[in-house]
Amino acid sequence: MKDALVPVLVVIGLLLLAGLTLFLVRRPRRGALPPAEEQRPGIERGEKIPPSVITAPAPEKPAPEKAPEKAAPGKPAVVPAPAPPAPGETAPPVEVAPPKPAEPEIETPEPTAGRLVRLRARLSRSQNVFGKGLLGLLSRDHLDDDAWDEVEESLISADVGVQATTEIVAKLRERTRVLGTRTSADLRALLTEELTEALDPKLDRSLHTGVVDGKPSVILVVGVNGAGKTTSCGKIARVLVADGHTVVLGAADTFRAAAAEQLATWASRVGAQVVRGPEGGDPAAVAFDAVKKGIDAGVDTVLIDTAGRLQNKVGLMDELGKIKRVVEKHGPVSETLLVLDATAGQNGLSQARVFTEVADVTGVVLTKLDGTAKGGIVIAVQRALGIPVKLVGLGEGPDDLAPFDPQQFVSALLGDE
Ligand SMILES: Nc1nc2c(ncn2[C@@H]2O[C@H](COP(=O)(O)OP(=O)(O)OP(=O)(O)O)[C@@H](O)[C@H]2O)c(=O)[nH]1
Repeated sequence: MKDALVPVLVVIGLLLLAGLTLFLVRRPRRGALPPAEEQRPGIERGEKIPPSVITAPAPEKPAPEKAPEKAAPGKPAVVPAPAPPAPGETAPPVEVAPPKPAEPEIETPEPTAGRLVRLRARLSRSQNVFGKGLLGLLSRDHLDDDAWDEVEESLISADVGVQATTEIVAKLRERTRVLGTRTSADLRALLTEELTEALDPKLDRSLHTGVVDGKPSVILVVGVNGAGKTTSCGKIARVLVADGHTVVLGAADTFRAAAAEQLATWASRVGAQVVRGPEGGDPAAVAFDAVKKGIDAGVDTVLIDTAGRLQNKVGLMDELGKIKRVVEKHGPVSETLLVLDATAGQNGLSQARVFTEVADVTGVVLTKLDGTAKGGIVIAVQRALGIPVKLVGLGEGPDDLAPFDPQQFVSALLGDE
């Protein structure tokens, strides 16, 4: 009996050995590369991708399925251990699910109120000219013609512009004469009033957002190359979300390869959707699709980034007109924001004038004010264009874009008391 069992045990042993060998051979190697080309559902291999592809869809809740335990970031997901094989069966290969790409965390942008106050230190370069420089000059015991010339020079070198400077100096001269005694508090108050007045505090600086006639408002963002349009679009989206709006972004800068990607990243951070097209595609088509997406998704604002263009390039300027016309098939453009680089100073002004002629600009976003000592450019821009500065860029951080407020700005320029 015992002897009869020996061959049976040997056979069972051999079978188990064969099963184990098979399992080891078939087990996938760690780090194996994925197939060379992944096919997108609904798109044949080699087929052209449709003109506009929606990315970063609004985070829809996935249907609750018996999901494997969530993996720690960067680690493979843990899958339940399979049931042990029945005797004689080959053990199935153990599969380890590849780590899921971490979903971008949706951020809560900082409230917009008080941003300019928070960022006032970023104006330190301009503070040297206005606060230390001008207040120092005005507090001299004797304000003769030479001293007033110096005041004038300071304002012009801070890009305030000749006409505005002449007016400001004339008023300061008159008021200091009438005032007689001049304490530093008096002078600060005088300068504050005159600079604030030069910034025309009564202008409407609100962004034209919200649903109009059942459709989202449309904001076009335009400007020359490198002024900070794409970055500002991302930051404006955060401003809008912080103020309780819902946004779709349109990546109509199909010229610069990285712009759409950049915009998609900004959008995903606040859970907004982006409509983008193929590189070199028709920007007007993307803008049209973005507004359509905005209507379908029921958001209240559609923000469209456009390619940087030089004011002397007729074709590019015509393209801007086309984008506007095509978008207006859905309804009027509510706002056209011109992005201007503050460090370009007076040069930027001549470029800006051409944009205002072509694009019916309703507001200015003045970027990179943190990088210049010429904070007076805000006064010059408004004077030259007759258009309010609505937002100012004061750094590269996501919430370093502040709604512009003349009183807060002047107080920041003059520095701490
Ligand atoms: N310091 C500072 N940098 C800024 C500010 N706004 C934008 N930038 C930087 O300016 C650079 C250009 O910004 P983009 O948004 O790419 O400019 P763009 O106008 O879209 O560029 P094009 O698509 O080439 O026309 C980036 O490095 C931004 O981080 C700002 O307010 N302060």
